[in-house]
Amino acid sequence: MKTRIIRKFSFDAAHQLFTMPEWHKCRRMHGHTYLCEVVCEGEVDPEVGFFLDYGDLKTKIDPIVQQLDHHYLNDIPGLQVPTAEMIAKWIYEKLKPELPSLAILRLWETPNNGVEYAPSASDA
Ligand SMILES: Nc1nc2c(c(=O)[nH]1)N=C([C@H](O)[C@H](O)COP(=O)(O)OP(=O)(O)OP(=O)(O)O)CN2
Ligand SMILES: [Zn+2]
Repeated sequence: MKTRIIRKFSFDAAHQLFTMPEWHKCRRMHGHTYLCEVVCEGEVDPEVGFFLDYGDLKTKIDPIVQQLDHHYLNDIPGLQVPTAEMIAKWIYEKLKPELPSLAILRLWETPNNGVEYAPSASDA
């Protein structure tokens, strides 16, 4: 049986979008409480009842949170253009080597605005 498991985490961070027009509010320094959803896909081991322990997932995610939480995102290598799209890709690429079952990375910048990053094998 194939399933997807999901772990959510959040972090607070500041950013500026210098790629926006001069007049745009997002060029000014501001912050968000980002909500991230990490979705992993795998075949359930019938003996164990799952394919990946939620606890192991948390262990892989925690170092990413440390890098992002209460930081100015523009200063982080690879996040010079810190849109939700670019942050989602950055988190995905940090996690994937540690978490081969990672399938989808969702990032909510506000309760209403979010992105989903889910590259297929052919995109790699
Ligand atoms: N496609 C994208 N569009 C925008 C992004 C982005 O990352 N990807 N980012 C921004 C700014 O970061 C902006 O701060 C987003 O927040 P905000 O302006 O508060 O958004 P809303 O007012 O639409 O939020 P509500 O949830 O409706 O209150 C802009 N665009
Ligand atoms: Zn913003």
